[in-house]
Amino acid sequence: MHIAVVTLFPGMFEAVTGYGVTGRAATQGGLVVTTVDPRDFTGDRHRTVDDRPYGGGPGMLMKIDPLRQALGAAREQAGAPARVVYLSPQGRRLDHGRVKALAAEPSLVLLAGRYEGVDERLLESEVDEELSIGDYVLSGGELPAMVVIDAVARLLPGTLGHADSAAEDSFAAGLLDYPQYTRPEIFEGRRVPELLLSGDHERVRRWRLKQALGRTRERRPDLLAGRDLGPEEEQLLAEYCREHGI
Ligand SMILES: O=C(NCc1ccc(CNCc2ncc[nH]2)cc1)c1csc2nc[nH]c(=O)c12
Repeated sequence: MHIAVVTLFPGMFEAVTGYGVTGRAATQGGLVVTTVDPRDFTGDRHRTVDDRPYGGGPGMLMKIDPLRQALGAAREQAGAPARVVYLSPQGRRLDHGRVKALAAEPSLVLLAGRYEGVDERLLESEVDEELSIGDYVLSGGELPAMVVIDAVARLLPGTLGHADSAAEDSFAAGLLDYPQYTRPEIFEGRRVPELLLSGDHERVRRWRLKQALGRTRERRPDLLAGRDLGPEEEQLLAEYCREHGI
């Protein structure tokens, strides 16, 4: 997949293209991430990319024309047909469903805003959807764009070593992770649950499922609301709740 990002800070994207599984996906070709800087499409000596908002008020907006030209260049880089996503506090919340939908697109153009945002008319004419990564205020759309790139990259074939780990990933299954342990067996007087050392894989599977269900109930009951529990899951959750007094 080709993801072209329109951003005033192209250097920030080294964080996804240069490291970890996204970096490997970028070098192995499963994922191509390119950037387009609107400043390269300005016509004045100061390479101005911002302007004052009509109606007054604090802050500046991104100028339309450099963005429009940068979006055109990004579409060319990504290859048609590219879905254009504007990262914005006014967008729909990003969740696993949206990530899966974006990972199925042939290519993406991500518009990362700065300042107070973008002229509404440019959004109407160029943008397919707006996405937020949560209800907190950031300084721009670049980190949200990198969150999208990372989450999408993990779903692309060949990005993760054993592809099933993406499917097994707890959020994919709609549950929080169970507790995880590795050496040493005793850490500051705390032992690893015996059953994990037993080699009894069926018992380990059930324990992990029970922990995932119980912890989800305790910490993120909203995730359980949208999930039909099977008979085994109902029983394991009931056991967990009994044992934990919830
Ligand atoms: O571009 C982003 N943030 C920069 C930013 C933060 C606050 C404001 C609002 N400025 C006042 C105002 N109100 C009404 C009009 N203008 C504008 C831009 C961003 C992209 S996705 C995302 N997801 C979670 N959080 C985020 O901040 C983001």
